[in-house]
Amino acid sequence: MEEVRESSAWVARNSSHVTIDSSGIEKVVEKMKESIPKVEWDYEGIHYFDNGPLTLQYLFVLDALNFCFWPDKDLNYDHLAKGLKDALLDDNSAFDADRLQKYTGPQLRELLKWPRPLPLEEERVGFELERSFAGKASNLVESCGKSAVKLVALITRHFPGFRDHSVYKGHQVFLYKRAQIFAADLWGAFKGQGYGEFNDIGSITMFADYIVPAVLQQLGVLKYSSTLANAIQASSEIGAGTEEEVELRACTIYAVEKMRELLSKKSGKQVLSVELDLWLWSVGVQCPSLQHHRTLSIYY
Ligand SMILES: Nc1nc2c(c(CN[C@H]3C=C[C@H](O)[C@@H]3O)cn2[C@@H]2O[C@H](COP(=O)(O)O)[C@@H](O)[C@H]2O)c(=O)[nH]1
Repeated sequence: MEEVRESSAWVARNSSHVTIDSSGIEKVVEKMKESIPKVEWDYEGIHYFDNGPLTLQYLFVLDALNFCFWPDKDLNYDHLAKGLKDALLDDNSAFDADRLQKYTGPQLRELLKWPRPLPLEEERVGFELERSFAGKASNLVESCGKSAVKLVALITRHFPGFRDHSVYKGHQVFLYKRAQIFAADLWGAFKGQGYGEFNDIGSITMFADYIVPAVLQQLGVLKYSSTLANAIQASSEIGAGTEEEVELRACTIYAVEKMRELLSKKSGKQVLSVELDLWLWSVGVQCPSLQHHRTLSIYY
């Protein structure tokens, strides 16, 4: 994921609204270095898992839909993960490719047993797995030869909804949140074995969502300009692709990379960005008062 690392670093160097406080990073790392908090994948017990290819189909559908829950204050990621799991337990052909192509927004809502329209509902239907992968997420994964980098490249090439990128001060910035989280979900679900074995899992960066930036700000790692801090505090919407939005996400990626480097150095152990991400995210979702930025986006 060199393009994600490099383009995020460029944003961090040229940033106008968000800064990374290296003393904040030092402090967090100092506290963590003795015992790096290990968060189990599926610690909430909300995901479908059967050790086979249907799990891949489930995770692919999950991460195709893993974005923008906040406009409905009662909706969150757990509803999606658990709703899709229950749908599959009810009917194990619910995610066959021919059916995936035909779901309408209201049908998806019904599948998840959600009583209201989902945010950006029509953006959540009609992706195509059939054409290139005979309808199976397992074919997609098997063709990557245990490389997470290849998997992300393949997904972003074939599925426009996963092409999470922006133009920032004239530069292309690649963030690839959902494509990377799919690789990480496989790795986590299969515990690094079988379908979850990747020789390059260390290449994956954190997944730039709207929870982790808010956690890093609380920890004193990210600092916002007063205008940006006020906008977040007031729950004002921050436009997709604006400087502020790209900086929030890219500086989060860069800051987690810096944390990982320092932590690996101080603890003498190889730390992965995905492990740091899962820990930071789990801290964030357990903090109901967390004020996060609000951007309507299909990417995260
Ligand atoms: N950086 C990062 N962002 C993540 C996740 C996950 C779920 N990962 C699962 C995988 C294994 C574990 O067992 C987790 O359950 C969701 N999100 C993002 O959070 C936001 C939703 O927030 P809220 O509305 O409060 O639920 C939304 O942007 C969503 O895309 C993660 O791991 N890392």
